[in-house]
Amino acid sequence: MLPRLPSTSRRAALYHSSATTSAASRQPQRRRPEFTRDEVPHSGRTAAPERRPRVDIPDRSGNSRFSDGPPRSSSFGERRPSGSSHLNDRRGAPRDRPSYRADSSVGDRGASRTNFRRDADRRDSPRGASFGDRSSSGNSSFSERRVAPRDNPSYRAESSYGDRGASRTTDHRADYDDHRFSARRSSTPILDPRTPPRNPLVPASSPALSLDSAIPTYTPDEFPHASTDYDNPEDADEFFHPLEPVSTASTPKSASKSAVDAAGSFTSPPLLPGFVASLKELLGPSATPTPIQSLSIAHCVSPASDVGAPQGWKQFLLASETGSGKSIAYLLPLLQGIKIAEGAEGVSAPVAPTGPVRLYNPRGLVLAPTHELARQLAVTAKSLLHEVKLRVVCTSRANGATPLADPSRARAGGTASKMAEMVGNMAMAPDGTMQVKKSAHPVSVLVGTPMKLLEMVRGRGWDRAIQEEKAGNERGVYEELKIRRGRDKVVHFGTWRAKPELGLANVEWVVVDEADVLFDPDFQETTRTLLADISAARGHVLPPAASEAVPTTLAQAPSTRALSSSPVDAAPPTSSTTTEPPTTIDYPFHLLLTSATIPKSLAAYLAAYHPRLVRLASPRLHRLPKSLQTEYVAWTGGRKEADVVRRLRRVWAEDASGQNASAKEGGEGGKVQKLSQVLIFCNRSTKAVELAAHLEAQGIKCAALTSRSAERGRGSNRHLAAFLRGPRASPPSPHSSSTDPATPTAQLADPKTTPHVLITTSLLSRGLDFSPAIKHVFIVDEPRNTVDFLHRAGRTGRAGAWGKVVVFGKMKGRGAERGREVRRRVGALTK
Ligand SMILES: Nc1ncnc2c1ncn2[C@@H]1O[C@H](COP(=O)(O)OP(=O)(O)OP(=O)(O)O)[C@@H](O)[C@H]1O
Repeated sequence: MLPRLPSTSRRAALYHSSATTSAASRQPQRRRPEFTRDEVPHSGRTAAPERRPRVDIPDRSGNSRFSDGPPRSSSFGERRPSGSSHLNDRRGAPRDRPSYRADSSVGDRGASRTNFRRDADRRDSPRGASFGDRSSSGNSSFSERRVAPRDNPSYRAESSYGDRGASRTTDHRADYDDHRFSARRSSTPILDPRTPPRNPLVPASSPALSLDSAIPTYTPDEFPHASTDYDNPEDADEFFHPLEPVSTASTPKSASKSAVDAAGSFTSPPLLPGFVASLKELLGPSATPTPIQSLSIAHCVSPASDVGAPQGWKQFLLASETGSGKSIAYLLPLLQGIKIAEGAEGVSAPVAPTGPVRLYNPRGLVLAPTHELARQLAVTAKSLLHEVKLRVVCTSRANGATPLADPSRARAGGTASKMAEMVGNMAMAPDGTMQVKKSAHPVSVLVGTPMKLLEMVRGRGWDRAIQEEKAGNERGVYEELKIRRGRDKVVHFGTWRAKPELGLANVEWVVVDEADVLFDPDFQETTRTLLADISAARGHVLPPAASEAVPTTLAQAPSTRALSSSPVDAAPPTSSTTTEPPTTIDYPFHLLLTSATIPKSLAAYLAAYHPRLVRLASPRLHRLPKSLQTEYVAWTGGRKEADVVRRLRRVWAEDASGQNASAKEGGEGGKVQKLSQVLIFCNRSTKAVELAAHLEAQGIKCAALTSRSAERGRGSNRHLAAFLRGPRASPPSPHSSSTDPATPTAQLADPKTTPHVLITTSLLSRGLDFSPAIKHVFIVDEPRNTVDFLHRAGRTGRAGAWGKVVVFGKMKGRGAERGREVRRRVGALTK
C-alpha cells in the first residue's frame, strides 16, 4: 500500500504537478490556481482572455496606437460607492462564475480554514504584516476580507488567496512578523557591490510621442515616510538578517574571508576549465563573479576529494538580492560536483545501487516552484555544459533542453515524450533485443517542481490511490473521481497510474530554488517528503521530524514543540509545550537552498533542524538592486486602466526621447530605435485579464499570463519567449549597445502589432530571468507585503542593468494610508 501523505502535502502537490499529472486536476488545486491551472490539461473552463474590439481613436499627439477608448465596464479601477475597494465587489459575484466556483470550493477542503485562522491571527497582531494591513484603514480590501462572513464563497476566494500562488505564501510568512528572531542584519560587505549605473533619465520631449503630464509622479524622497525608519527593527522584521555574510557555527570567519577573496574571478582551479570557458561564453570574457557567486565558489565548489564522501554532506543557504546570479552560484557546485563524481566512479555507476532500476537515475535534482522557472533553469544549466558534458533534463514536457524540444513532440504528451526519451537511448543488440545505447549519457540532473518529481518517483496517480482508499467503495470511488478533469476523467481507460520512472538512489545533490516558497507551510510537506524519499532511497531513514511542519517561530522551533511520531499525520505546530529538543535532519546528500528572501519562518526552521547549515548572504540581501529605481504614481481618481495606459505611453515616449536606458541601447545618438517592454503585476488573475483586454482595446498589444492561461499547459516557455532572456545572455552592461538575442530590435518596433506588455500575477514573480528589454515593472495593485514586492520589482534591474519599478497607489484621501505604508516600506528597501 502506498504511504499516505498529510493532506496539505496532497494539496501542495497540485501546484507542482505538470500537465501530464493526474494529481494536478484534483479539486483542491483550485485553492491556489496560481501554480495549478496551467499545469493540468484544461477543460473548457480555461477560457482565453476575452478580446475586445480594438478602438482606434487618435490621442492628442495624433498617434492612434495609444489612444484611449470608450469607457468599458470593468472591475479594474471601477469606482465604487462609499469608498470601498474593488475587491469588495467580488463578494457579490455570482457563484456560477468559473473562477468563483473554483475558489469557493476550497471551503470544504480545510484550506480556507487555515487561512481564516491566519487571518484571525493577523487581526490580533499588533501591527500588520502585509502592506496596508492596518486596522484603521477600514475601507481597505484587507479590512473587508477580515470581516467578511466565513460562509461567503467570494470571501473564501479572497481570503484563501485563490490565485496568488507565491504571494499567498508570502502573506502567510508575513504572519510571523510578530515573532522576533534574535539576529541582526549584516553590516559587513564582502565584496564591493556592483557599481550602479548612472540614472540616464534626463528631461527631454519626444517629437513623436508627447509625455503625459496628467499623472503626478513622486520619488521616494518626497514622502516623509519613505526610508526614514529603516533602522527601526519594526521595519525589517519580515526577514531573517544574517549576522555575517558567511554565518555558521562551524566555519571560521577568517578562513571564509580569504576564500572569498580567492574567488574574485572565474578561474580554474577551483572551477573545471570547461566551466570557465562556458562562463566566459555566457557572461562575456570580462565577467567576474557576483558576491554570491564568489561565496559559492569559495565554500560550495568542492575539491574532488570531498565530493561523494559518505559523510560530511554539505548544507548551504545562498541568499542574495534578485538578479544577482544565484542560479549560476548554485549550478556551479552542483554540476562540478557531479562531473567530478562521474569521473571518479564512472558515468553510470550508481553510488548506492539499491532499489528498482528506473528510467532516470540522476545524481542531482533542482527543485523550483513553477514549470516556467524549471524550464529556464534547465536551459541555464545547459548553457554551462558546452564543454563539460552532463545531461540535464527538465521534467516538464518540451523543455527546450532535451531532444523533446520539438514542440510537435511536446503536443504528443507525456507518453510520447517518454517513448522518445527511451527510444533515443535504445539500440538493437546483435541478438535482436533492445538495449541501452552505450553512447547515451544518462541523465545527470533533473529539474522540476517537487510534486512532478515526486510523481516520477512514486508513479503518477499515487495520490489518487489514497483517494480511492478513502472513498471506500465503488460508488464512493466513482463519486470522488467523476469531478476530475482532463486525462484523469477517463477513469477506466486512462493511464493515470503510470509506473515510477525516477530512481533516487544516486542523488548526491539537491538544490531547492526559491526555498522560502518550497518550505512554505503549503509546500513544505511535498518538498520534505521528496527529500525524505531521497534519503530513504539512499538507505538513510530520517527521523519523523523530517516531515514535520515548519515551526512558525523560533520559540516553537528548537525546544518547545512536540515532535510528531508520524510524518504522515504530523500536525501543524501548536503552542503546546514540550521540552523535547528538535531532531537535527542530516540528509545523505549535498543540500543547497537559495532565495532572495529569507523569511523568519524559514530561518527558524533551518536553525532548528539544520544547525550545521552554512548561510551565505550577499551584502544587499533584502534590498532592491541598486540599479533599480522606484517611482510612485498616484491614481488620478478616474479609471485605473486609463492611468496605466497613460504611464505606458509615457514609458515609450521616454524611450523615444532617449530618456530611458533601453532607448539608448538600441540606437545611435539617443534617437529612438526600440521601445522597452513592460511587465505589469496584478494581484488577481481576473484583474490581469481585464487589464489586458482594456489595453488591447486601446491599441496596445499585450500578453496576459495567469495560472488559468491555457498556454501554460502546453509544456514549454514559448509563450513567454519574447519576454524572457534568451538562452545566451548578453553581458550585463546598462550602457552597452548590444541587443539581447531574445528580443531582437525588429520585434520591439511597434506596440500595436507586437506585444510589448506582459500582464501577470505573482505566478511569474519568482526566479524568472526576464529580458533586459523589460526596463519597467508596473505594480498596479498594492503589494501585499515586502517579500512580494521584492520579487515582483526584481524582475527588472537585473544583473546591474537599469530598471524602474512603478508603484501605483492612492496618494491622498480615503485609503491613502495604505499607500503611505507601501512607500514607507519600499523606501526602506532602497537603502
Ligand atoms: N557574474 C555575472 N556577471 C554578469 N551577469 C551575470 C553574472 N551572473 C549571472 N549573471 C546574469 O544575471 C542574470 C540574473 O541571474 P539569476 O537569474 O541567476 O539571478 P537570481 O539571483 O537567481 O535572481 P532571482 O532572485 O530573481 O531568481 C542572468 O541573466 C545571468 O546571466
